[in-house]
Amino acid sequence: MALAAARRLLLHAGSRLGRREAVDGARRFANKRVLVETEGPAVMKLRNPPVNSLSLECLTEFTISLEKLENDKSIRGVILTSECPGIFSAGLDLLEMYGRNPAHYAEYWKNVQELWLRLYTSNMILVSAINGASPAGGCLLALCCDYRVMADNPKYTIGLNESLLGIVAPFWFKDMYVNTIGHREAERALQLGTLFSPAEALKVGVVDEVVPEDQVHSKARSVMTKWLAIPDHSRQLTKNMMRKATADNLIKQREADIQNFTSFISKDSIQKSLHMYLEKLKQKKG
Ligand SMILES: CCCCCCCCCCCCC/C=C/C(=O)SCCNC(=O)CCNC(=O)[C@H](O)C(C)(C)COP(=O)(O)OP(=O)(O)OC[C@H]1O[C@@H](n2cnc3c(N)ncnc32)[C@H](O)[C@@H]1OP(=O)(O)O
Repeated sequence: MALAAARRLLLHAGSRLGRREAVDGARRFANKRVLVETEGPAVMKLRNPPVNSLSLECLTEFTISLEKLENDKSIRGVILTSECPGIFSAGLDLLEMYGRNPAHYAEYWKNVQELWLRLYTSNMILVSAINGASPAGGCLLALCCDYRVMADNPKYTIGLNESLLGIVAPFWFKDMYVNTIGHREAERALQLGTLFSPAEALKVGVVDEVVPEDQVHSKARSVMTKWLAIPDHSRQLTKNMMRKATADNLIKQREADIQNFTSFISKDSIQKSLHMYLEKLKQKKG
């Protein structure tokens, strides 16, 4: 209930802000964690420092921004990128999955599902400009896009690394991975929790193109121009044909998936694994 109210408030605030900036001629709208520019090809920038983790608030703002763009018939495509230097997204927020209660886990997972379904089945053309590290849920965001351009920086890695955290990628993460890189590569990468360098990601098909870091945005724009030249109705029907079965697979068992997540993440052994992983992240600094 509280979240629904927050969502209504954010939507309202978002549209007020959008109107005000449009009057200023700025053609953009923003909430705290997501900035959307609609001048030229629309660009959605995640800005949830330090690492663009997908907290509940961030997921909510992301979903609302996407909804606003979907409702604007003049917007046919969106470039998804990050404002945090060196990080595309660190994925799901570990602090939403650690040390909370089952009701919180259920609420969080519902919102993860919601964002995924919206992104994966969007009628808009989605191009990701991957300008930093993109593990797990970060990779998931990129995989939802129709085309992925990644910056050529060996420090940036991408992949579904859940198994390294002692957790398991849910079936719909797995399905999308299989759809993108094929069964054998997905099976190996999921078990090993592989984080691919840009060159490896290109080779295996996790990304479509790797370009010098200073060209990642211009390349994403030129890709968008090419895709915008395709008639919307035929491209959308084709996209739907390719993705519907995967999305439907989750839609028909959303509640069960929430229950599975909640009971899995609540287990002592899983909480212990997450604790150890968080400690490892802390120690890396020291
Ligand atoms: C029968 C089977 C049943 C199965 C049922 C299945 C049910 C489903 C199971 C659960 C599925 C969950 C799916 C999970 C998906 C995810 O996305 S999990 C998140 C995975 N993410 C990561 O592993 C990334 C971890 N982070 C990093 O590797 C690095 O932080 C970085 C992104 C490469 C950036 O490095 P750097 O710039 O050096 O920054 P840091 O110093 O490491 O980090 C800064 C602070 O940010 C904190 N942080 C980092 N990542 C996260 C995160 N994902 N969530 C929350 N917080 C994060 C980090 O701890 C630092 O914090 P401080 O120390 O407080 O500053």
